[in-house]
Amino acid sequence: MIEIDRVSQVFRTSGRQDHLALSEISLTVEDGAFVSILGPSGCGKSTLLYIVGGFVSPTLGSARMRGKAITGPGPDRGPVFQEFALFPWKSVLGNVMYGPRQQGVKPAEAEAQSRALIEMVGLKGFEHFYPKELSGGMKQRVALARTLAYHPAVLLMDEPFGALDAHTRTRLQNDLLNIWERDRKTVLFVTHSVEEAVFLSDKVVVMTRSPGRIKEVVDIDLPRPRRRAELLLDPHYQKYVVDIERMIDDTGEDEVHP
Ligand SMILES: Nc1ncnc2c1ncn2[C@@H]1O[C@H](COP(=O)(O)OP(=O)(O)OP(=O)(O)O)[C@@H](O)[C@H]1O
Repeated sequence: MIEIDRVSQVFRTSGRQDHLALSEISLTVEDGAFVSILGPSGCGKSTLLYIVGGFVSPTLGSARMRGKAITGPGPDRGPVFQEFALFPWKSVLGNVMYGPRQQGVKPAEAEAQSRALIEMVGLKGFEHFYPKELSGGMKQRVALARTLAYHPAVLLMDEPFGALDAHTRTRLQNDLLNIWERDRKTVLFVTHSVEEAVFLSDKVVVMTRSPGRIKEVVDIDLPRPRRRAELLLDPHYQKYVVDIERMIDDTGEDEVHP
């Protein structure tokens, strides 16, 4: 589905030197796979997601989707980023309906689809609330429903649950997994949480410190459907978490140049 081929990214900065954020990243993401990206702060995880989203074009190398070069954003790749805030002037329903309406879906049909998605993300009854009337977790649910509403083949999720309390985060992880197990969309998911990555993913990509390189790609060979309470007691799950934590601790000296 996605091929990232020797991608390097250099940023112009206001300091003296250009900054090498990503160095020679190659990664293949198969159709329907759930792939998480983990690594120290500043290693280029978001940049990589932005490149796949088409919001940043790589300095060197290429990113392709279904064999076609990614040259800009497109409805086949749905971002669920903190920066892409909800429209504050639209209700939950209005936010979710926006994509299908833009795609030319008739209002009644767009509304029916959107209501179903709102129910799916657990917000039935909140259709006419506005973003400022929702909690952080609820806004994240709306953001997910809004992205799902235009049926992207790939979901790009940049720390979508990072700002949430532990309880809400766990609930949203479970919900995302249920939705994913139903839909099997391709997901690229950036997180700082090793447990979250192992719980959700088929593959975990561990990156090195800046400049970001791929240190290791770990196949998470745990059966699905996954149930959190069972996994937490599963020694295989625990071993993945410990091994990956060790890999991250061991990502080498900080090579960030001023
Ligand atoms: N637009 C930009 N201009 C200049 N430098 C940038 C830009 N975007 C990112 N960088 C630099 O690229 C590096 C990677 O940033 P990025 O946000 O991708 O890291 P990250 O791994 O997602 O970090 P975190 O885990 O802290 O969110 C950082 O050193 C950052 O300063």
